[in-house]
Amino acid sequence: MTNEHSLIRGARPLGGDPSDVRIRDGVFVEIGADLDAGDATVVEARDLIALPGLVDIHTHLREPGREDAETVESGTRAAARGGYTCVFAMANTDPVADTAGVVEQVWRLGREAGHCDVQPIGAVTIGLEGERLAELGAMAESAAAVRVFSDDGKCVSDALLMRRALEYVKAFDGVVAQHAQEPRLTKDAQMNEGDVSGQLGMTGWPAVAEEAIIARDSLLAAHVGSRLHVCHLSTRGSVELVRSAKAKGWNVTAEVTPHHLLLTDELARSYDPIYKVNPPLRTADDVAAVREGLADGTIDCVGTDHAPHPMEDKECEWSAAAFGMLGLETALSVVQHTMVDTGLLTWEQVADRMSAAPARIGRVSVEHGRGIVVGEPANLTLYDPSTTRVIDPADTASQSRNNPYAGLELPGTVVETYLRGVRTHEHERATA
Ligand SMILES: NC(=O)N[C@@H](CC(=O)O)C(=O)O
Ligand SMILES: [Zn+2]
Ligand SMILES: [Zn+2]
Repeated sequence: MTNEHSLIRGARPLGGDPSDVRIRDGVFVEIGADLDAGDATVVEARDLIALPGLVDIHTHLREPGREDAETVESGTRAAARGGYTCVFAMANTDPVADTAGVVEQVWRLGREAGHCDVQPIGAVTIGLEGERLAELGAMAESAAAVRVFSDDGKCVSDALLMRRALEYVKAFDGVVAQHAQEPRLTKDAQMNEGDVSGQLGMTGWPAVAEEAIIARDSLLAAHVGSRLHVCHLSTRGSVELVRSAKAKGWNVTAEVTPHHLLLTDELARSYDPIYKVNPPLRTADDVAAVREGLADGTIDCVGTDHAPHPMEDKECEWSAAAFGMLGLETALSVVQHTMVDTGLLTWEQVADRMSAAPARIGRVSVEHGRGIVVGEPANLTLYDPSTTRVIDPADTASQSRNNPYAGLELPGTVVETYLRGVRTHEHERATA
């Protein structure tokens, strides 16, 4: 499997002229013009962009426990289709990934499936209950080598526990990824608090519920000299808080989801729970702010928050529906549409925000996020930005269909994905 020899012809490597890329034994071995094919499998890639394999810092794979919604196998196949070669799997499974045993199980399932690397995230507290710290050290020392810890889905709202977690992860250069949501300010909340929630009579979710936790945790991280990562940041005020934390030199990083780069709370007027998500879709002004934040580097990376849910948890009235939407197979298209086609990011910067930065934050930089560089593992995504497609929720590898972009026209196609030189996804190409 590893002694394969491929020659990618004429792709646009970032920041340079189109060239050929030779992959042998799972590694990039040569980059240059008109390379000799020899016994290589030749891949015609003219007009395609060669991106380093994408890394998702925030994926819900649902296994163990909710295999009806997603499995490690189906979720990682969706990831490969989206151009990803590594995903960080969130801990809110059943059982919760709060022990070395569970994180090793998820890690092993990822290896067995072989579609993309799975880097398990460990829970911060036992059972995500927010009361006692989980065995962070044991998860860090396990075969899964956990470096990211999160109670995502829930906020670590107890300030003392959050402080302890931040202190604890320093021992192994870990990071606490916080789902920033002050629970007392969001009790029964259904959507963003603002004009639209007022008109619809739905309980609102104020921006301050997110911002208060980000402010508190940035201060805590600075106080104990640790690393904080903010999950799915969604408001203008949150961007400003992270910007000022970075200006002070604090170790605070942040992600934004594709859906918060594109969709707004106006969609709640449809009462279609496909648009129900945590944190909620915000206003057009917030969308503008998170785009600016991702462009100027205040927001370090894109995290999909791919959150599969079975039909029955979405096809019901809004208040009863589950929070969350799919993201892996549409992320690159949404980023092209919102950030590249608008002139806010170059493709080099997309490679940073969707590969290098998340790999660095999650500390997997040896295998992932190092770019298309001779000597590095051949993790590669070939992307055609010139196509458009109307999004069809049935066209997916995911077990779920909760796709908020259904019927929307979006640009781009992930043509092929390679993990250590092995092709993990191939889009059917019209024969020229
Ligand atoms: N984003 C969501 O709306 N839902 C996530 C949990 C989370 O990311 O907070 C889920 O697990 O379904
Ligand atoms: Zn969350
Ligand atoms: Zn999540």
